[in-house]
Amino acid sequence: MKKDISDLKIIIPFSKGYQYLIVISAVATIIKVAASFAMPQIIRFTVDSVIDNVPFSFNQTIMYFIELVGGREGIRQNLWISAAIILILAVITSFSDFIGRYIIAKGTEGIIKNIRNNLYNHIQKLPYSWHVKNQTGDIIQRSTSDVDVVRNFISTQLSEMFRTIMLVIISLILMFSMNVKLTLIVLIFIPVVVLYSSIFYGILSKKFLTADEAEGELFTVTQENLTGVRVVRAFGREKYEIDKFSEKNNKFSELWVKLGYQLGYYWGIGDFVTGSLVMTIVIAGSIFAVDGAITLGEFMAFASYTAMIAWPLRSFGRILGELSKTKVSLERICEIFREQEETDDSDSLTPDMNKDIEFKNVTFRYEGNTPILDDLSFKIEAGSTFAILGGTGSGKSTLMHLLNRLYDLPDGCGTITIGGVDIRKIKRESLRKNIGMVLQEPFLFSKTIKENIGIVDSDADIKQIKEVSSIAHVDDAIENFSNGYDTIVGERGVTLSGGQKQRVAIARMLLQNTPIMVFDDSLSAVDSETDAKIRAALKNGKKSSTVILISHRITTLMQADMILVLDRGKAADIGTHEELLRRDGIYKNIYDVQMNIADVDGTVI
Ligand SMILES: Nc1ncnc2c1ncn2[C@@H]1O[C@H](COP(=O)(O)OP(=O)(O)OP(=O)(O)O)[C@@H](O)[C@H]1O
Repeated sequence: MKKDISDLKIIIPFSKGYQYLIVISAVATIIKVAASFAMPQIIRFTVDSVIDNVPFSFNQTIMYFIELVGGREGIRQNLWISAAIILILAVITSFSDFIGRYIIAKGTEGIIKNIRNNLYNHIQKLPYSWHVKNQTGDIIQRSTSDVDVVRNFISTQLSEMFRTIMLVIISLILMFSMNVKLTLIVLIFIPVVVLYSSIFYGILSKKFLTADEAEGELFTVTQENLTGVRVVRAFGREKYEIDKFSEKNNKFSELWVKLGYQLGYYWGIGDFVTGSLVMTIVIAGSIFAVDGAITLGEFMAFASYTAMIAWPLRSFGRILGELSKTKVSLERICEIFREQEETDDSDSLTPDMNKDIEFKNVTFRYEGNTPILDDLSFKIEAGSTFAILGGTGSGKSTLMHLLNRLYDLPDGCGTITIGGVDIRKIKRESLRKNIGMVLQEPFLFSKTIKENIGIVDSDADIKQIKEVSSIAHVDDAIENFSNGYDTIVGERGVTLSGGQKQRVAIARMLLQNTPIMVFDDSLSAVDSETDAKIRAALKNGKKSSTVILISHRITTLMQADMILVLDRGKAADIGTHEELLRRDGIYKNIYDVQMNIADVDGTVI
């Protein structure tokens, strides 16, 4: 959608509606800096012109107020006036600091919320092929940690950067107005301090990156171990896993100890450099003051300003380092935004799907050169049960990916039509809503079973949910759970057995009641008897739907109206069960093998 977006510019479109908050925060920062800089001027005035006798050098308005309180003598008798002005300035500083921080936090959260929402919406609309190519962990990291880096930059570093620039500009103006030579000494130190902190922070940020990567490795080891807990236990790999974790954990701790050492080194030298700046100003200022080049009050003000800019200057390198870190994170976010969303042509159709499906000369390859499907042609009659039998990797699921438009057939690679309409002309949403799919490893959400089934139809009541569960032969099992249909399915559905999960997914598809239903190896975890019952119930209950059955098990598909035998992407044969048996080809071989095994142990595989 936002194809041309690049790094820092990404913030601009998302800050719409929040820019005024950034401006208010900037104004508050200026007020804060101005008020904090005014304080040393009051001290200077008090020391030079109230306690001592240096002539006033103010404009008429200020002189009017000074005269109002009795001039130099009046203030001398009432020194609390200077104290009160300093107090007022301190209150202004604190209040503007509060407003600045609060407002920038509000603005930042608004911008970040916008980025997150848009990113999530965009990811939802990206093609399936993009999701297959990218690792889930990486996408999550970009949508959370990287967005957090940006948030931290806007809310903290950006305002600190602005504050530091303001501090330096205002202090230099005030210092120049007091003494040019002393200001030039400060000016020599500024690039030294900024350069030192930039170089050191550059070195440190590489170490931070290594520590981040080590944390990622630790995270991966933990995640893999927890996800594969059953395999770990089954193979007695606990000790190996503990050792692996311990090794990564040690590496991570050592890196942080080293970082702590280097940080201490950095801050220590930094303190020395900035301390040297203050010391130089104190020495030079004292000499100038003794020589009468500056007054005592000016000397005090100089020393204050130098101390005030020393710390922010030292942090400036860190801010620059954070800026480059933020640019990296923004680029990672932009990479996602630059991906093209799936879009439909404005004239795309929403035709009736209760029609014949036809694959004509379909040839398809993923990214490699080997065709996964090779010049396939067959027809699935509306309302019929069509089965696809084929070995592992023969392209059965790929056929369904194409039917569902998870991948589009490139031009010149054949066509897939429903009721004569090329599916590339059909609106994706309409197509997918009309094709119900149950996969071999169905995904269930961490919700109740009722919600998992009802997710396809928000109007469905419990009666309808029970009805479809009964057809899918999972009703009894659900009723046996202590909370029945309100049982919450654990993470990735671990509280249900593989077969139960498949049956819940079948119930979900039945409730969706689509004109086309696909069972992609989704009866594999169901025993043969239940498999037969489900198919019988389907045949009786859902006569109008076109059913596509994909299976390795001949008993699952032998009653289909038509069976396609797929062999390495080619149609090896097509016909009814009886026809295929008579032809004595691949189908007959598989049948013989499966039936012989069935004879041996009394069941069919
Ligand atoms: N997204 C993808 N990118 C690249 N290659 C893929 C992709 N999906 C599948 N393949 C490859 O395409 C071939 C066919 O895969 P497909 O999943 O269609 O086979 P299948 O017949 O359904 O296999 P199975 O019965 O084992 O599920 C395989 O060699 C597989 O490695």
